[in-house]
Amino acid sequence: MAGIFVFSEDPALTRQLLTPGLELKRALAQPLVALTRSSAEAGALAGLGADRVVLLRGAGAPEALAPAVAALASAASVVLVGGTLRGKHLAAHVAATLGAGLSTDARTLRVAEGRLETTRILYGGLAVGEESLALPAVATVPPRTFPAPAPAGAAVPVETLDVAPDARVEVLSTQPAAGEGVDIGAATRLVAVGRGFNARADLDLAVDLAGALQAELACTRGIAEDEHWLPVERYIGISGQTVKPELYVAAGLSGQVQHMVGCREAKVIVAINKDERAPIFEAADFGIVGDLYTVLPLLTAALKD
Ligand SMILES: Cc1cc2nc3c(=O)[nH]c(=O)nc-3n(C[C@H](O)[C@H](O)[C@H](O)COP(=O)(O)OP(=O)(O)OC[C@H]3O[C@@H](n4cnc5c(N)ncnc54)[C@H](O)[C@@H]3O)c2cc1C
Repeated sequence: MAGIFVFSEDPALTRQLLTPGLELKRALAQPLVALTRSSAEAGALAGLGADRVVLLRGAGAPEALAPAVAALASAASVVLVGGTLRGKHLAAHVAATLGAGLSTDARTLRVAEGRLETTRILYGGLAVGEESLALPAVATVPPRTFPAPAPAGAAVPVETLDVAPDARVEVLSTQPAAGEGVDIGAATRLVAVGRGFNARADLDLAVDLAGALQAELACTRGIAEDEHWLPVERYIGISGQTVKPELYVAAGLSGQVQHMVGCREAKVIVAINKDERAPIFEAADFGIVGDLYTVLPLLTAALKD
């Protein structure tokens, strides 16, 4: 059937995809179909404005669902896929099967004159690229680009489709990834630390501030990958996490573009840096030029008062 299809292996991201999906549904006057592999999520999706919800039931990696997604969406106008690593593999497979163009990391999407037009951030945030694809088109959308839509009307019934596993791949075992399992992306307040800290133990200054703010701790790549002072799931940037918190306190980090691309959409950025020419001050809403070893304890004490 013709329509706009959305899929992600990440349930939260599937809900977010419904927001641009609903816009495209209005523009194209075609049904919106949500595909999910989460039975818990299928019910929630059914009440968010989709015309059909299909639960794909099958074992194996999410990308093994690509043939099933491509078959369901064989007459689609637009397929939106959550822009995770696995989602991008799946999107490429679906686009190749449909003979469709693929736009990755779309930040905005609209249909004009029978084409899908998207914008995406290029060169670590230094430029915005525009892409125009003939329909049918496939696009991946990064996590947290859109909020999930509000509940809309009566829930549609959930259909179930059993998907045969990929016979070429045998899953021998699965284990939880090592790490803290912290979801930085869900935090509304973050205190981010950079190489301005001289020693791992000094991060306690940021931990104290984060405690006073009820914030999570985040960091630059060097702190996670070079120093190994914090786990990699806490680093922000082009090769790390993308976040959209209400508050981003950046302490002792320079604000290089590769970092800022991951936090540029924070509502309020507060920077603490001893170098008044540090690039972070160009992005900051509030800046304190000063030594973090002096400023952080003062801020923490003031917040605790
Ligand atoms: C392909 C590529 C991908 C990358 N991806 C990422 C990424 O995803 N995320 C990321 O973070 N980086 C990434 N980087 C690295 C990035 O370019 C920067 O090098 C990095 O973000 C800088 O980290 P930093 O701010 O901690 O350190 P620095 O740039 O060294 O900055 C330290 C800052 O601390 C300040 N400072 C020092 N002492 C004090 C003090 N006592 N009080 C207050 N301020 C002080 C200094 O003035 C300086 O501004 C990438 C680089 C490349 C090439």
